[in-house]
Amino acid sequence: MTIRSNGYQSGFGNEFASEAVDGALPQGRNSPQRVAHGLYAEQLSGTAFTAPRHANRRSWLYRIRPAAMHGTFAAYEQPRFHNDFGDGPVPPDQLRWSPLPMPQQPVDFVDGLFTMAGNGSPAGQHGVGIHLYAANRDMQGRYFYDADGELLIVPQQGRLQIATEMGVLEIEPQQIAVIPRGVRFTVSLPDGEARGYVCENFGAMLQLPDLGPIGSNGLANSRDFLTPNAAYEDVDGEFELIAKFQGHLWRADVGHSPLDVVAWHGNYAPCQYDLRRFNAIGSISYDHPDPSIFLVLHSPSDTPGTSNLDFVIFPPRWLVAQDTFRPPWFHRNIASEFMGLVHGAYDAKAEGFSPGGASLHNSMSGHGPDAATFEKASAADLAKPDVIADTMAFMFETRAVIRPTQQALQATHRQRDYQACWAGLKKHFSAD
Ligand SMILES: O=C(O)Cc1cc(O)ccc1O
Ligand SMILES: [Fe+2]
Repeated sequence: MTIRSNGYQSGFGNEFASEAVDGALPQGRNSPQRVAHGLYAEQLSGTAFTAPRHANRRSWLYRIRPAAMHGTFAAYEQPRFHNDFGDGPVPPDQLRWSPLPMPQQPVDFVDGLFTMAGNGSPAGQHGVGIHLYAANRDMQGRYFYDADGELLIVPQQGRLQIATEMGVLEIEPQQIAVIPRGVRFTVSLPDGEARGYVCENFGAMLQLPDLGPIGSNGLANSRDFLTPNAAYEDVDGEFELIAKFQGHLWRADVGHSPLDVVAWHGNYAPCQYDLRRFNAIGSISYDHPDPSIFLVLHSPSDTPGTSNLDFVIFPPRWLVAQDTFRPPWFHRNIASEFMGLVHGAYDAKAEGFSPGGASLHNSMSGHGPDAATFEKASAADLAKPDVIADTMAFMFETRAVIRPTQQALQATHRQRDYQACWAGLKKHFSAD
């Protein structure tokens, strides 16, 4: 890859402006009769033109060739990556998986995607696709965009170099990237192998939550989100453009690198965030609060307060609550919860939930601490704080039921004995 990072601009969803060549960015207008340096002007909109100003997202790109220049699309076979969540019965079982095995053959990021579950659809513009990836090869001479959804990428193993039209993101486990719908990119693996999670958001773009009584700071702070400065490559050759459109993959020839944006401005752009920057807020008196206090980003639905997608993390923190069962309680929720583990151990599960693994607890399916965690926390000395260190779990939580795919249900990495983790919970009741 010839394209190098030119550093970052800070802030979430700001009006950014960046040029990799002096004078490339038009001043005072978006579409001059002739753009400096012989560039083409192109608008990329991520919300309706008429969306209210606070929600309106678009950018102007100044590029060597317009995005329209490529060959005809033909179907591209990658049967493990799709949005076929089925319409048949969904088992209400609690489900859990071990990490997706690394491929035995050379596989790049796009070919390494494996769809686990999802809801809604790209056509309906609501819901999510939940995917894992395991890859051991750079994307070579190929570029990808997803017209169906915004991509929230959560690496678990190995760094990712994501060269996008608008500049380069470099992320490692415990960091995330958000790539807007339609933005073209290619992924390289500086460590040779990589594994992680991708949430494809078909609904409204991810945004920072309001803070309410928390005040003007806390949780994920806007300034910690980094958007790349413009960086481009000017190369001709026989390249491939892979598109995800309406649940399927397509490929077209393209005679030049689509990463040819020399300057851009606007508020529709990729970003990255380090989850270790999250300012966790919790109980300093009693009781374990709802996990909404750990909300990093959310995609709102049409119902106020009820998200299409909540991206929640469980970062290192102190637990000090008194007369309290400190780990997550037993519960059944209206929302559905897909969890992953990036690093360390999760405080509700003593065993079996390993980094790279996943669990799915659908609407109203009972779950909570496993038997070992329950016994330990019930007997814990609350005069001392517990420190939860070296951990990073996360949850993709959705208002709609998350439908596991057939390949996820049938996968060899599925833990078919998951429910046994609660079998050892003893009956302690006595009416005396
Ligand atoms: O199920 C889980 O482990 C996630 C979760 C954590 C928590 O602290 C409270 C509720 C909840 O769903
Ligand atoms: Fe839960």
